[in-house]
Amino acid sequence: MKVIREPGKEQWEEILARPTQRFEQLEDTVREIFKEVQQQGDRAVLKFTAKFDGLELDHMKVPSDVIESRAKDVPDALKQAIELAKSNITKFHKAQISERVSVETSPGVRCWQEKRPIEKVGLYIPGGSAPLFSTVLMLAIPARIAGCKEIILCTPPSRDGEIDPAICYAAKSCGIDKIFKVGGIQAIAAMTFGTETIPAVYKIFGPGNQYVTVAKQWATRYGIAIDMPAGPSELMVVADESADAAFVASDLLSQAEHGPDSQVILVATSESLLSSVAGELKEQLSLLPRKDIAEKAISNSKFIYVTTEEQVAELINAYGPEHLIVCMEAEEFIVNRIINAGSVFLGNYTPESAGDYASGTNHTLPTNGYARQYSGVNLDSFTKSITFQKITADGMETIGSAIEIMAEAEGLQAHKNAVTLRLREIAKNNPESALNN
Ligand SMILES: NC(=O)c1ccc[n+]([C@@H]2O[C@H](COP(=O)([O-])OP(=O)(O)OC[C@H]3O[C@@H](n4cnc5c(N)ncnc54)[C@H](O)[C@@H]3O)[C@@H](O)[C@H]2O)c1
Ligand SMILES: N[C@H](CO)Cc1c[nH]c[nH+]1
Ligand SMILES: [Zn+2]
Repeated sequence: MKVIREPGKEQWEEILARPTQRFEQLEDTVREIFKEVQQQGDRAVLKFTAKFDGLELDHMKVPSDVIESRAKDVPDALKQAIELAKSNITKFHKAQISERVSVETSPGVRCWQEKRPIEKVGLYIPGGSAPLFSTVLMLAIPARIAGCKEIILCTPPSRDGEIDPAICYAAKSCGIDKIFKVGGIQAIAAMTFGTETIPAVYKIFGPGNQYVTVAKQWATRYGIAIDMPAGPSELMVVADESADAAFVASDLLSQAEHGPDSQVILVATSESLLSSVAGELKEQLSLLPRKDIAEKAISNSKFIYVTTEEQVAELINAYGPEHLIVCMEAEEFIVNRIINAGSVFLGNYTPESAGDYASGTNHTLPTNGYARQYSGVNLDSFTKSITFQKITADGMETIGSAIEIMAEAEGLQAHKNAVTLRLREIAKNNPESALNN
């Protein structure tokens, strides 16, 4: 853990850098795997599963009876927890359903906008280092509410070549029955091109490691939409004396344990808080089962001391964290200045883990500074907005001449004609029309 005190602008590059490999460093691997999957379909997918997951599989589709029977292995307490999370995530995402927007922009000219589901979507559920069954809820629930017709799910097989029971339970509970045992770049390539077994989709969703994230970005070259780059987890905590050092350390470790390339940052306006958190971190880290992973992530991480709340806000927006926890008396001051962040957690009793699992917000969020231009997954991620318009003869009389003048000015005679013909017809049918003057 590096400590940086009162950083000058020359140190910002170091503060803002992420520990993940850059797109260009992974591009060659991704290109090669995409090419083989495009040309050889299932054969290539199985080959790369053997290479990267160490498993020689002979099929990838998980049969419905296997999903059913593995789901039964989930302990009752976990099933109940998943159902509680599902209920909150459903409530929050249903509340995002928006009414159609309809406006009469000029008399007789009605324009409106309606949402329609994306028909075919692919959900990627991470499973390399831990089977993230909570991600099934985060993606499948909004996909269902939006009304997506074909929903498929890809996730890496576990060591026994099967799918984790809790992933099966969460999928079944959300009505998803097309599950494929495939992870990494090969899963994203399969959903991009389609193979004999895995259908192609229109949009790919879900978080993953740096390979998955670059593969999703690569998929966009083939016309596939993605939710956003949602790579290795990040957390920025901004805190003052009012923060609880043990809570802050536990939050930092919660994201550090995701992977060695996770990054956690503490920005504090109190030197004494920084040293208490450092002590707590050491103590709590030593007790974690995933201590080795968290330790590596912590070594990539930073403690930053600043003196003013303005500097805190500036750092938040420059870094654009995936998750931001604010434990400061000046909470409102900070909140009003946040522009770049994926999801924000306020106060001492709002751990980031709440959003990861059960409060209701979505945990699929932009990393690596992409919070500057992307939102996290939400209901609209699964829909498209279509605009409609209906114009009456009166409406055409009102705006027709403006269209004619603009079309002529752009040198597009056929555009103008489409209006002129109608205006002539309107004038003929209505001798009173101002068009006859
Ligand atoms: N941003 C978000 O919203 C969010 C949410 C949840 C999790 N995450 C992140 O998702 C990640 C999950 O990562 P994971 O690794 O556990 O699971 P994963 O499913 O993302 O990746 C596992 C796959 O990576 C592939 N792979 C491994 N090593 C490779 C290599 N050298 N070359 C090519 N492919 C390789 C394998 O095929 C494997 O199946 C973590 O970094 C976590 O922090 C992010
Ligand atoms: N923190 C992750 C998003 O970066 C989501 C997650 C799932 N399970 C636990 N955590
Ligand atoms: Zn997490």
